This record gives sequence, structure tokens and C-alpha cells, in this order.
Amino acid sequence: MSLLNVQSEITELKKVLLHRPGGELENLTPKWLKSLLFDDIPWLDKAREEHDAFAQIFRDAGVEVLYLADLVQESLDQDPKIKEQFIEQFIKEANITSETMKKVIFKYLMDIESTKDMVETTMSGIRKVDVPNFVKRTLSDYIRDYPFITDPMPNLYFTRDPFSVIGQGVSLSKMYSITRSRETLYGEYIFKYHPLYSKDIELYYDRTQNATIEGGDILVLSDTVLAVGVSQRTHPAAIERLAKNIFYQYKTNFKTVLAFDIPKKRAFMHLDTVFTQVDFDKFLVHNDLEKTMKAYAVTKATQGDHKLKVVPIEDKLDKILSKYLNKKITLIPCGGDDQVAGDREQWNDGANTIVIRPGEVIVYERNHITNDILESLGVKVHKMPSSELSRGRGGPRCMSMPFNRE
Ligand SMILES: NC(=O)NCCC[C@H](N)C(=O)O
Repeated sequence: MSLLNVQSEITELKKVLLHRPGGELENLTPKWLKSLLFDDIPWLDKAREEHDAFAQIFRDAGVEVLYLADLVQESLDQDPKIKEQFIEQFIKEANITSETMKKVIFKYLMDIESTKDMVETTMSGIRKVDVPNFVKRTLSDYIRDYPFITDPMPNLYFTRDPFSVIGQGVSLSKMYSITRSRETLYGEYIFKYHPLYSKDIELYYDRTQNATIEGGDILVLSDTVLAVGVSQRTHPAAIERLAKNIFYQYKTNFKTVLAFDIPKKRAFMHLDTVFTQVDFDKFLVHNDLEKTMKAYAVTKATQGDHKLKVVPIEDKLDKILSKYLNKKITLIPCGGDDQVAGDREQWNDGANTIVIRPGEVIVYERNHITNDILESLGVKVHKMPSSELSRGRGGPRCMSMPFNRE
């Protein structure tokens, strides 16, 4: 039986996957910031302190915290062949063109004694100066003023996006950006080889598909309803493929995929940047969501083999959610009614909370207006420090991937 189990956004969280930021953040420089999807450079030591505080909130609430690098290490240590295969694939996807350099990097990684250190090296990126006796070989070695042989993956601490646990299976993302594409390699090895987490896993989407989908767009509203954002990052064709797989290929319990078409821009990057559930009957939303989104219900077609039925929904957001969750729903605007506070706090992920148990959430401390509103509505709010981590433009939900909820 699969050890993964996520049938809701809000029921008691048992196990969560995080990634403690590492050397990859020290490899951010202003020149490459935009293509690496950062707005500023977090100070690594402080970012780690903040992240450790985040992990401690989970632990204090009785949640088991797993770390990405540990799971990858445990997967690769199953067999030396798996480790070699991982390094080869990593090199292939890092776009190293010179055959000699491929061999140099293979040896460089194989020579790192601990598998975990090797995995963390692949995450932080390998600089030309890191490799002993680096010699310029290719034209781009000579011409390009580029410090890396393999690029850093600074967005790894947003464990929400490269894969997503849905029910007892996984959607392994096909990422939108070049910089985040290699992140899904770690998920591929965990769900193929990890001694615990590869068992009986159903793969609802995989990284080799063409259409892109990212975990931040996927919300498991119940054991029968998924919400998926049609965003800058997630293409409608990917949602249809996912729907076909969960309805037909794997015959899961899911009956409806609610597709929310949202603006294709960075402030709305994923559905969970503008919309998260905080309790059975409460959702946090960005003020502009209602004005700009359009919803569609995707279900099985009554006729035709493996066909889908897509129906536009004209109702307001609270009505749609009430209908599919069978209860009256309250929408809480991030930043309240004040447009400036709403825009500011949403930019700092005020609408992006992770639920520990119904009505108990982790939030960024800096979003004080939204946090006060949540408290006034009886939501228990754990405030985490957030000066550095927020510079990557993701909040507590983006930084966590539940593996198991009650
Ligand atoms: N689910 C999320 O919204 N994740 C935040 C990802 C932030 C990251 N810098 C990115 O642009 O992909």
C-alpha cells in the first residue's frame, strides 16, 4: 500500500516534505537573477534560520518532517548502479556539451564520498572554479562570461512545485521554466527507487510530457474534487491529461477537476499564490481573483472512450466551492478590503498558507493585516519569520509538500 495519502488540503497533517535551502542560494547573482526566478538574493544563514523555524512549527504540531536531499540519498543508496545512473542523467540534463567535461563532472560527483553531499552538490550548482584543473575546452568556455558548469537550483526550497501528492499517487511535474526543469529529477528517483516512497505509487503525470503543469497549481479539495489553476505555469492540455489519468487509467476516486483560468502573470504565478484553503469552510483569496478568473468543471464524458466533458461555470467563486464541498464557504480577502495592503501582502504570499489541521495554519509573519483577519475569524495562526525566504516569491504552502494527511 502507498505510504502517500493526501485527500484534502486541511485535514490533520502527518508528514511533510521540505528542502532546507543550501549552497544554491549562494550561487544567485544579480546577472542571472531573473532567469532563476528570484527577485532578490536571500542571505543564506538567515534563510536557513527561518526555514528551521518553519520545520520546528511542524514538529511541535506533531508533523513528521522529511527533507528532499535525505530521500534522494536514500533512493540512490539502494544500489550503486542507481547512483551512477542518476549522475549520468543529471549531467545529460545539465546540458554539458563537451565529452571530456562530462567525464570530468562524472568523476567529480562520484568522488564525493557521501551520497548526500553529492546530491547537495548537484542542487547547489558546480562552478568552473570548483573543479580542480578546469581547462577551457569549448568555444563557450572561452567566450561566455558564465561561472557555472552546472546551474544552481535555487527554487528547490519550494517543494510544492516539482511534484504533487494527489490521493495515493503523484503528479510529477513538467516544469514551465528551464531553470526549474531539472528539479523534477529528484522526484523521479524518489518515486522510482526510494525504499518506502516508491511502493505502489501511481504516477498521474510525468516529466516527459509536453504540456507543463506545476504542483502549486494543484489543490486537493476533497477525495473527489481537485482544483487546478490554468496559470502562467500550467497548460490546459496538461490538466486534461491529468484528468484522463485519474479518471480512466488509474480509476481513482476523483470525479471532478475544477480548472480555474487565472491571469498569466508573475503575481498570479500559481493558483496557490492567490487561493488557499484554511479550514473546512474558509479560503484565503487575492482580491483580484474573483474579477479575473473563469472556472470550468472537467468530468468524465458519458459517451466515448476515455473522453472528458468540459463545462464552463458561471457562478461566483464561493458558490462554486459551496456546491463542490457541500457547505457554505467564506472567502477571506488577503489584506482585507484595502487594495494596497491586499496587493502588498499577496506579493509576499499572504494568501499562501499551509494547513496543519482544520483552522490551524502556518503563515509569513510579515503579512500582519491578513494574519489579524485570520485570527479574528478564529483561525489559529503560526507566524514564521519571513525576511529572507520571501525573496524567492513563495510562501509556506509553496515551501511544503504534504506526503500524508489524515
Ligand atoms: N507554488 C508556488 O507558488 N511556488 C513559488 C515558486 C517561486 C519560484 N521563485 C518560482 O518562480 O517558481
